[in-house]
Amino acid sequence: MEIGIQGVEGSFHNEAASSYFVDKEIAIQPFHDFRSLAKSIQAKTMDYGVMAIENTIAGTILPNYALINEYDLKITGEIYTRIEMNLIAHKGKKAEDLDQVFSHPMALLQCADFLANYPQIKLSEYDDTADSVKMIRDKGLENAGAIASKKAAEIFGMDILDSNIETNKKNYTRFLIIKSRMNGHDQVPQKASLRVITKHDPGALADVLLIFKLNGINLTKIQSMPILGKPYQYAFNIDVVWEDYDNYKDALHALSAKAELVKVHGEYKKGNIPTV
Ligand SMILES: O=C(O)C(=O)C[C@]1(C(=O)O)C=C[C@@H](O)C=C1
Repeated sequence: MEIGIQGVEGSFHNEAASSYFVDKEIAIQPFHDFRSLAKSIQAKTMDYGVMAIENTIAGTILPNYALINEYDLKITGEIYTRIEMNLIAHKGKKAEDLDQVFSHPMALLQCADFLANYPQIKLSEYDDTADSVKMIRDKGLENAGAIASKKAAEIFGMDILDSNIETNKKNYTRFLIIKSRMNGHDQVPQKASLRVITKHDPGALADVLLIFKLNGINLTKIQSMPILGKPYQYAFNIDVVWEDYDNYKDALHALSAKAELVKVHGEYKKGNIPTV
């Protein structure tokens, strides 16, 4: 199976893809950015894609919600991984020697507190964490550093100057497994990702939430997103979990009658949230 990811070997997407498809034979295809990954999934060039959607320090990757909607991607699963960040540079360097640090924007955000100790360092966004390590190595940027995984430092033969530099140790990223169409269910799904547009009436969102409450459905996330071409109007991306799939089906039925739009992006097996 071909799995598209954003990033090269040593990136966190690579790790998430390898862990999720651990018992499958896979070939991982790197993409430079999330849009080209989304396009390729829609065009069915890849069997699956893996796409980060939120991090417990840096927050939600809002543009990825927009891409899921724009390319009408289906969500077939999720995986949560612990993210450990390291400051990486050429051998013999210390953090005090660096004048620039490259990494993925989400990684820079996760290390903001650490980086604030080095005001002389210019922060520069790069495609992905591991590729930023490769880039400073290949270009011989002696006074530059990169933020990435331990594995990325090993792969590209660079030094780790400081490890676990994320602002909080409970640093997890949730990745979605995406596809161009829904898979048939080989087991009863436990979670769904929906896009809901309510009527523009007083209490319309409360009515939607009441449907979930009355059917014993638990929300794990609600994210408002602007509707393109309708300034100051919003769609809600809602993730829900349940004990009984029939309750979810009933809620979905009631929701379709109440809301202006209900789109199911995916019904899938809930990922395990790591505790360390
Ligand atoms: O650059 C990487 O290594 C990635 O896999 C990207 C990414 C992200 O998109 O959030 C993945 C996990 C971490 O939160 C940091 C960066």
